[in-house]
Amino acid sequence: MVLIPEPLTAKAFAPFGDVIEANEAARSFLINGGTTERFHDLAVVTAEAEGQAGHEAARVGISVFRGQARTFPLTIGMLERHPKGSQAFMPLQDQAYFVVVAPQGENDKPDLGGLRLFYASSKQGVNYHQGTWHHPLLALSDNADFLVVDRIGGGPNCDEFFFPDDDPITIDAAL
Ligand SMILES: NC(=O)N[C@@H](O)C(=O)O
Ligand code: NI
Repeated sequence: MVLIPEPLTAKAFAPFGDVIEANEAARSFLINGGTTERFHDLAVVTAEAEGQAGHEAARVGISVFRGQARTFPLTIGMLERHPKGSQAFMPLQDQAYFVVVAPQGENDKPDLGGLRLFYASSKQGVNYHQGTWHHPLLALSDNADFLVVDRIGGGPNCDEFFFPDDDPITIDAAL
């Protein structure tokens, strides 16, 4: 199956999470004596508080992911989800990237028939809601830095699902 990229919009991505974008659709207001515009409450960050013994207490943290460009055509073989918290990615440079998500299917697995490939511009971040099936970062340029906000500590928080070999899922080109 070849995935066809679609533009990332808040409406299309709503079943999976939030689009973080300072645009006219966002609620914004002036602060700091009119010197700053606040694009308010663009994404919902969640992190379950309870952790597992032997792990640092669960909390929300900020990291930077430095991705390297994927090569195409690209065959993807898995999806993951974070059952205990959301995960947000915001480009820190002028780089577009791909986002792959899928709805929850039966038997606690992703519904591969509902796979979606989004083309995210350098002005758009994504926030995967808690438990959303997604592919790990798909950078389209080398040394692509992303600010990441997600749950830190508290024990394991990443379920993986590997695709059956009989139906390769590919992305043909980086556009
Ligand atoms: N493993 C890790 O922290 N990264 C993934 O969660 C990802 O979505 O890129
Ligand atoms: Ni992830």
